[in-house]
Amino acid sequence: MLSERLIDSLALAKVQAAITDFGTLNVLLTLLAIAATAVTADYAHMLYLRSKMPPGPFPLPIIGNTFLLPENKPWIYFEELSRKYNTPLITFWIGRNPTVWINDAWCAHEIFEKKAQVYASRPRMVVFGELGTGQANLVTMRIRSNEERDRWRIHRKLMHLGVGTQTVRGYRNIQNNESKVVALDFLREPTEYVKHLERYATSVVSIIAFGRRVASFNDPIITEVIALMQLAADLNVPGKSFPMLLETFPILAKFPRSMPWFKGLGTRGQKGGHYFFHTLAQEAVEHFDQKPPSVQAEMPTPYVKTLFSEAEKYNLPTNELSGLTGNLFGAGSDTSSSTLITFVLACCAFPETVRKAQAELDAVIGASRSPHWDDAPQLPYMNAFVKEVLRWRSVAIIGGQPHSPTQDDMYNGWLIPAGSWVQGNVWAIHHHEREFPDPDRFLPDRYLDGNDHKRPFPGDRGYMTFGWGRRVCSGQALAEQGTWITVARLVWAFNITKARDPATGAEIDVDIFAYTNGLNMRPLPFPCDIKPRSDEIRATIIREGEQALQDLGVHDGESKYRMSTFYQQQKRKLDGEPVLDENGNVKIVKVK
Ligand code: HEM
Repeated sequence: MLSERLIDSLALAKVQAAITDFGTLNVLLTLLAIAATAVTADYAHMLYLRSKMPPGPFPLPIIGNTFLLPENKPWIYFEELSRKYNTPLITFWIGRNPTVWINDAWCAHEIFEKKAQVYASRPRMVVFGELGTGQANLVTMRIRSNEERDRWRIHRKLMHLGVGTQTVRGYRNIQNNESKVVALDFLREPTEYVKHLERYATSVVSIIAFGRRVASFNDPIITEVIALMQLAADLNVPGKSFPMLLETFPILAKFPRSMPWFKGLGTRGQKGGHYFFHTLAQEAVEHFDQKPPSVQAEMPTPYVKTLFSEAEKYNLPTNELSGLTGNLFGAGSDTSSSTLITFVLACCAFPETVRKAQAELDAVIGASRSPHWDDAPQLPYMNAFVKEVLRWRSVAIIGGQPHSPTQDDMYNGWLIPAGSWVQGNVWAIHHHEREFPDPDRFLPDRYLDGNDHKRPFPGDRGYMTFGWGRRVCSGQALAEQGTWITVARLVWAFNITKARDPATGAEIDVDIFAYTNGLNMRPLPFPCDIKPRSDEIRATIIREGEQALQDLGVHDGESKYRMSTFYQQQKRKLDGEPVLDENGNVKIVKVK
């Protein structure tokens, strides 16, 4: 140590002496010349890449096109650029980073699906990846070597064990019962519809992952996890704000956290080796093991228990285990509840489609029971309705995380360099007049076979809401299954309409464009009227809802951990925690 310091001091002294000999002005001029050469070389490289890559606005040195970014919803701007350049994909320079935006379904299919192997990686992401969970979490995992590819495959496989297409059929009872409870909650407290939907989505993934039901919308796990996800989603939207500087100059991430460019990052990357979801998982396994065998037999084995039993085989360290379990909450609760809030908005704005769906439900189901998945083959309009909910205002509006090619790739003669950010602009894809004429209109007919409004679309689902290729959403089957049952049940049960002004009785209009700005978007708060469709339906909602509460009782339980205090208890110094304000926006508050 001492010898190192001595050498450092000698070196410093030599540099000082050299500066004195050479003259301060000369040193400054030399430094300036070196900097100018570096910037020129870097800019020449940018322009060279620009000449090969898909078209886009002309970048400036260092800052690229960042100054052109709008304050809000850049996906709309990228859609406009695609129209302006008349190309399915464009290049937009965020600082020195060329990002490719795919604005067309067929192009997305060609690139992400047909070349899935090449586009299976994520790019280097400083804010969301390296300052977050990085290589320990499937969502941000990069593939730069065979070892990384093997590790990523193990994580996909382990997610599949929990929420794969076959496995999720075993969760139907949970989703069915929880959605019956949503109907009961809508009946009893209709103005709190957002909170009921958040409770539903969080409870489903909590039961699956931890075997614990979330019984109240005041359970902190809901507000904390959803707030955290919304913060993460906000950070992930390309913008001019400080944290995005880190993507251009990753070296800035090495500076102390007090530097201004960390503003707005909350406590990302400062967890000091303590993992909330891992602790929650250990607690859940203990709780499950303490239950009598007769109760255990009534529950699906909590996913965390499966993971712990696989941990040794796959050499799973604490942080990876934490990531895998946390993903169910992180990736599954805000997305699923936001989709259902969009459904409520669609009901208010397009009542004629709800009436059609209700006519079909009345003919097939009647009022003495609510719909079930087994009814789906007899409910073509309802099936189309749910698909349109997923298309109309897709929650993951820029397709979640960017993909990245593991080698240089060519599309239509344009270069997409290895390692670049390639993002599917789901907004533009689902707004293309060619596939979805009059795209802002909520129109289930688009998904009805033989209907005039139906257009060709790549793939068999008719939407790209869950991403693509090897990185397609791991929870897609669970989310589609849950969205179907909840939407079908609520359409069957209620008239969900625009609220009326209590003074004048006039309808209060809803704005179908009033959405949040995060990468997971949801409607801004709006009032609506929720009333059961008949007395008989009301009685069925109550009967089924109360039975569901009884059946779900086996999952009741308390956790002694709270995310907002967890890291405090681990004696880490944190600046604050993200919470939602009254408008549903994320703000950071001091933890007492
Ligand atoms: C409506 C609900 C949901 C939507 C719209 C949605 C959408 C997405 C999208 C667009 C991606 C990125 C795909 C890509 O990169 O191409 C993604 C990834 C992911 N989702 Fe979902 N998701 C939903 C629900 C869920 C649920 C319920 C879970 C878990 C139970 C989940 C777990 C994941 C995971 C683990 C990934 C990362 C996959 C990877 O990087 O390999 N999602 N999701």
